[in-house]
Order: sequence, then C-alpha cells, then structure tokens
Amino acid sequence: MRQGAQDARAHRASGRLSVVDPAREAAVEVLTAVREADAYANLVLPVVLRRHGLTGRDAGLVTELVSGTIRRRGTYDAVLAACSDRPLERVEPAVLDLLRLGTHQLLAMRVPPHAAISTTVDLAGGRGTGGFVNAVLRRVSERDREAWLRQVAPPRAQASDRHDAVVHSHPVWVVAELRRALAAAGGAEEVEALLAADNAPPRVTLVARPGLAERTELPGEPTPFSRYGVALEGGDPGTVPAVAEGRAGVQDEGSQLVALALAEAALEGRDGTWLDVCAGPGGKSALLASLAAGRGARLIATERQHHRARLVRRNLAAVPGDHVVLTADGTRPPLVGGGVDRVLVDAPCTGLGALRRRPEARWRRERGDLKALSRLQERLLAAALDVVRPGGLVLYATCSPVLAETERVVSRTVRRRDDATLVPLDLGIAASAGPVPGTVQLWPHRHGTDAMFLALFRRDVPSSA
Ligand SMILES: C[S@@+](CC[C@H](N)C(=O)[O-])C[C@H]1O[C@@H](n2cnc3c(N)ncnc32)[C@H](O)[C@@H]1O
Repeated sequence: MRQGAQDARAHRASGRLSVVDPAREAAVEVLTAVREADAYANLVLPVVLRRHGLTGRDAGLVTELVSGTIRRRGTYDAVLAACSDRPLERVEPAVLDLLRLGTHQLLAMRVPPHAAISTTVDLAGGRGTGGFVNAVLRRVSERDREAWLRQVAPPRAQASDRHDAVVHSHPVWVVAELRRALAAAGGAEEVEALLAADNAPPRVTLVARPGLAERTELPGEPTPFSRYGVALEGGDPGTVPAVAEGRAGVQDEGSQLVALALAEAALEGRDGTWLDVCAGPGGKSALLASLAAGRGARLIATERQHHRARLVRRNLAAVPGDHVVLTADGTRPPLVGGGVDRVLVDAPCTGLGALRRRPEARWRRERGDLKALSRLQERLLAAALDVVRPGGLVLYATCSPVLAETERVVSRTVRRRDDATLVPLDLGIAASAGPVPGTVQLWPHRHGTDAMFLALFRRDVPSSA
C-alpha cells in the first residue's frame, strides 16, 4: 500500500509540517458527503476520485478506506468507545469519521500503526484535535481486531443480537429483523453467514438487454440464475462498449430476476401495456422495456421524483419502442383503471437486502421507519391492483427481507382484497421460498444476489365477465 502520493500536499498545522495524503483526504471528503448530505458512497466516490486525479492503486486505496470505514462502523465504534475518555456522542462528527478511518487502517488493513496514526493525525491537524486523535488511536493500536472483539462484544450466549451487531457491524435492530426474516425462511442459524455476506463487496453484475446485446459479447462469467447476466471479476464496467451504449447495464442478478419474473409469468389475453410504478433510476425498467419491445408491448414507467424519472429516461434511451416515462405518484397513477396488463411495484423500502452495495443504508434507517414504509408499500400495491385489468398481473418486490415489508404487506393485501389472488411463483431456485407460501425470497449468502423479495398477484376476472 502506498503511503503518501507524489503530489501530497504539505501544510503547516499545529506548529509542525504535516503531509496530507491525497488518498486519505479524498476518503474523508466522501465520508463527509455521506454523513452531511446523505450521499451514497458509491455515487460520490467516482466524482471525488476524478477531482483528485486518483486512479489505479490510489483509487483502490480510497475505495477500501471509504467502504471499509462505513461498513465496519458498528465494530469500530464499540472499540473507540473503549478507547476514548469521552462518550462518542460528544466527539465532533468529523473527528469521529477520522477515528473510524484510522481504526479501519489499524484493524483491517495492513497499514503500519505509525503510518495509520500519523496520517490520521495530519488529517485532524487543522481542527486542533490531533492530540485526542493520536491518544485514542494509540490505544486502538494496542490490540488486533480479534482481541478487541473478545473484549467489547457482549457474550453471544447472553445477548446474541448485540453480539452479532458488534462483531458484524450492523445496528442491533437490523440484526433482530434479519434473524426473524431468516427464521421465517427456515434459516435462523444462518444469521452470521448473512451478516458476513453483507460485509463482502459483491462482484459487479451486468445485464445484456435482450434484443440489444448478447450476453456472449460481455466480459465475465454467466450468472447462474439470470440468462441475461454476467458477473465481472473486476474492472470498470463503464468501459464495456455495450454498457457505454446502453445496450447492457450494471444490475444485480436478483434485480434481473424480478423483471424476468413479471415478464415471464403466464398471462391470458391482451398483453400490450406494462407499467413500472416505482421506476427510478430505471434498471428494471430498461430490462422490462427491452423484453416488452421484443413482444410488441410497451412500457409506461412512473417515478415520484423528477430527477430519478430523468435517470429512467436515460436508461431507456437505447431501447426501441414507444415507452413513456412520467413523473407521478404511484399511489395515484395517472392511468385509466383496467388499462394495464402487467405491473411491477418495486417498492421503496429499507434496502436492508442490498447492504453489500449500499453499506451506509444500515446506519440511516431506523426501526421506526418500518411502519410508514410498509403503509406506503401497501398503498402502492393497492393502487397497482386497481389499475391492472381483470386477469392482469402485479408483481410486488422489495430489496429487503424484513417481514414488515414482505410478509406483512402481502398478508394484509391478501386479506383486504377480495378481487386479487396470490399466484405461486417458482423461479426454480433452491432455498428461495418466501415467508408467505408462493412468494420468493432471495439471499446474498445463499444465492449471491441481493435479498430481493417477490410476490405475484393476479387481479380476478369478475364471474359475470
Ligand atoms: C426500490 S426503488 C426502485 C428501483 C428501480 N425499480 C430500479 O430497478 O432501478 C423505489 C423508487 O420508488 C420511488 N418512489 C417512492 N415513493 C413513490 C411513489 N409514491 N410513487 C412512485 N415512486 C415512488 C423512489 O423515488 C425510488 O426511486
């Protein structure tokens, strides 16, 4: 690992000459944007790397610093609490970011302790807190990660959720929800495997949009479940010509399976209009639209946020057909009831099934969010069932396995709607049964996909029709 790049900036701080390593400076910039502006690290990272002119190994170092610091924050905070003479709540947030960054280098990277500590103190220089950062990180450096975990994690036998939360760096409530969801899938003992999978950066997967690209023209290995996917070993997917031309896209295999499950479900009668209710940024829309185009159907995509609707338009640009993108609230879609044949409700959710890709999501969500989210999810599903024609299909999906967003939404809909029927879904994937019979739940540790949940409904045909 390179310590300090050629163009390292030197500046005077705390009366001594300090050298700020641009890679670490860039990492702090990303961490600040994630904390202050609720930014997504994977979106800010490329922008910051470009601005600092960091490529190759330096870019790799920044990526590791940022993603490791965010992912392992729960573990590091438990260690830092044991090393700081003041409660972490009273440490300035920017300084806490630095402490986490230093701790990641000490406990998870092969950075020599003196370099991990001095570069972090240099970053703190201007804040007049270098002494505090130095003292805390020196204490952290006294043990390795395993020794710290033995000291700071409560015993598993007495407090399994709190133990797993510290060891695998997830909020306690998230561990409890994932444990419940796994128990409903017959895998209560798999919690640690799931939490570990959440902390492992996934391989980038691409989708060859049908009719626009062949998967054989894409680099990487074919994905096991989606016949349109490939998994890359590494490299920048933006340099793949089919991706640059919009004929292929970056898309998790689980997300591909969601679009395919709707497109391939058996449907009698008219099949000309498909609707994607929560479309932004448009990955599933692009796959649905290319499948629809191949069958003479068209896609209407709605998205509540204007800027995300723009992203959907961009994703659909290369797909032939008269597809339409509207900025609209999916709980009140601007469409005539009965005019649509297939609907996807890829509902806004906690995103706790996609923590491999969105490491910060676990720290942003609170258990209190679940109630409002599951209410919104039910309303979106109800509106979709209102707008689909009798006999038509609605696929409800979330990238969360949390039961409030899966089992609860589906069971309440089944109870409330006497004009819709849950249609058993079988993707032919082992160990993918969902918490309600006939639904599907994918898992990162079992299937290597995000934890997508799928439930298919058919709007009943009135008996007089
Ligand atoms: C899980 S994301 C959809 C991901 C998308 N299907 C894809 O594959 O790229 C949920 C989306 O729903 C949007 N959304 C939230 N509330 C909505 C509403 N009431 N109506 C329509 N869209 C909504 C969010 O802005 C977000 O873009």
